[in-house]
Amino acid sequence: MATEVFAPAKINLTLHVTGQRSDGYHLLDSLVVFADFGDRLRVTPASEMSITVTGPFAEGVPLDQRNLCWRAAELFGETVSIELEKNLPHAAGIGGGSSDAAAVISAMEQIFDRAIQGDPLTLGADVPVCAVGKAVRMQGIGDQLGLCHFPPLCAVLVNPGVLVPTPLVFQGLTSKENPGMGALPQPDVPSDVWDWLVAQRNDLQAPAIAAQPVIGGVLEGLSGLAGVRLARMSGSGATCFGIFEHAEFAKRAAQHIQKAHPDWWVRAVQLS
Ligand SMILES: C[C@@](CO)(OP(=O)(O)O)[C@H](O)COP(=O)(O)OP(=O)(O)OC[C@H]1O[C@@H](n2ccc(N)nc2=O)[C@H](O)[C@@H]1O
Ligand SMILES: Nc1ncnc2c1ncn2[C@@H]1O[C@H](COP(=O)(O)OP(=O)(O)O)[C@@H](O)[C@H]1O
Repeated sequence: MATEVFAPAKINLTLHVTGQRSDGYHLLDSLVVFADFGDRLRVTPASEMSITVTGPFAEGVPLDQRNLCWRAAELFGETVSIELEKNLPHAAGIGGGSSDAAAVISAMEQIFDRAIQGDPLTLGADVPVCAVGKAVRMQGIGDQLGLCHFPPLCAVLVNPGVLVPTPLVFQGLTSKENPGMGALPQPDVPSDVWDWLVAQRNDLQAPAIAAQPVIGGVLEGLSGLAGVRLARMSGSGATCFGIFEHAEFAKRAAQHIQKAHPDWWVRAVQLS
């Protein structure tokens, strides 16, 4: 029997790089939330592994072991057929592949009625956080996770369609030992977190802009729109997000940006 699962876009509201391990991986302090928009998957037990990909961003998604979904199933240790509806741009800083892998693990845990034995971190640093699927503080290289109390936020996601390879962006950091987030706020409503969020950073933003200057243009564009409280890049880019005072501002901002840039990927979403 097929099991359907949702793989939401992952957004790093903050991304502080606080150090580097001897194996080259960077230590992070990041507040991660998830959008109400993402990929959709159907996972069915099968005698051999297979994957089919449909949807607006199907092109270029690997159809073999290079696909994180496939590797997640192998780590789980059973064969399945995976149907992936790819709605998220890839290599975009919103964890598409990682969220898909976490969704496959969740589906297989339901289907085979057991927990995964292998370590999802071996699939990628972002897979454990994507398995949480709600507001979480991520530290270490992505292996230390603590649930957070954070209000839902109205946002617009914008991807200008340029690729920024994650290792290249990390290599472009001028400082690898930066301050972490400190104590998180204890908010009740979105307005309680706006000032705190503005005071935080994404340390990968500057090297990503250096690699792809259009990211700076996206952030400038978002910053000038009515009702915006914050514009920042997610992950290693190139997707940026704007946080808006309410959903109507976000909806109008999304329409405005899409009209000005028909070839960009733009979505008004709720983050939680
Ligand atoms: C930067 C982040 C922030 O959430 O997001 P994305 O931009 O990928 O969405 C993640 O840490 C990315 O996680 P993920 O994409 O799973 O990373 P991996 O496949 O494990 O590693 C890809 C490459 O990124 C670099 N890397 C990744 C994570 C980390 N903590 N330090 C690193 O230096 C390494 O160069 C590594 O070879
Ligand atoms: N299920 C998947 N969906 C998208 N890309 C995938 C998937 N599995 C593997 N990949 C590969 O991983 C790369 C990074 O994709 P993704 O996880 O979306 O980016 P990011 O790590 O920036 O959030 C892609 O270029 C693609 O070749």
